[in-house]
Amino acid sequence: MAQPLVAVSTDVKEFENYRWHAAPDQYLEAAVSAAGVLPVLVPSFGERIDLDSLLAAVDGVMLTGAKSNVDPTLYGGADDEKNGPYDRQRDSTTLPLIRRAIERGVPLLAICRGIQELNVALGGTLAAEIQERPGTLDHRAPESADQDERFAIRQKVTIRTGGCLAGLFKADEIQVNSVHRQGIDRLAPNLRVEAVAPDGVIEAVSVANARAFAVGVQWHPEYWAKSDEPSQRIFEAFGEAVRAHAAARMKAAAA
Ligand SMILES: N[C@@H](CCC(=O)NCCCC(=O)O)C(=O)O
Repeated sequence: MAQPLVAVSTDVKEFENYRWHAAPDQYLEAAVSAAGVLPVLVPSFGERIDLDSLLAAVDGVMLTGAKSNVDPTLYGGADDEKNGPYDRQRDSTTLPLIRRAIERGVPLLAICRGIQELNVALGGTLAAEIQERPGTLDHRAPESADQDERFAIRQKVTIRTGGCLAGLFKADEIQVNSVHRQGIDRLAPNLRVEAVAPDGVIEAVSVANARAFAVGVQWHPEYWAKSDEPSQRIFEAFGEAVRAHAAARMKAAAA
């Protein structure tokens, strides 16, 4: 099979006197090396994107992490700059993209900011600065200029027995990295919890009754996808779903 295409979200950033629609290399590298797919960046052009044309041309969607937070006004929150930075162009692209991909049965892997977008897109809410809540662990990265240190695997998560992730790992507890200060507050109606942290923070979800792989993780499997087995398994499972979607699409086209 030719290398199937996966649409990847982009962050809008200004630097070197330009405005960029960009995605970090770690996600793209994991897509190619661990999932065996070709990532295709989707500019954050919001409603100017014909989602059906895009989703007819790809066999998966991957939402990356980002320092920016989802605009709180999208889930009934206050437009408070203290919980920024925001990336409203990305929000205007990813939230409708998520809903349409799920409707069309296009496999979806949502990472960190991506799981938060997934929850908001389907009607849930987010909590800001969760480390300030009594009893909540600090889920932020350690202060460091070294990305390997920031994305170090250091937190236990418990996998839901019988869930869609349970079959991926050889244990019901895995170790993950953690680089976030927001978290799922009210879970969207059509999402199922697939993993939780020791403090109860939701660490993974799946879309109930999804037509294809539709998973969000709060941690970063892309970062150690070449060396950490649970990370590898998530990308392998996503790649398998993408290839199954591609085969079905080609069969339908040939019919
Ligand atoms: N901004 C959200 C989502 C966190 C996220 O996607 N982190 C990715 C890496 C960001 C970094 O390098 O600091 C939140 O903080 O919850």
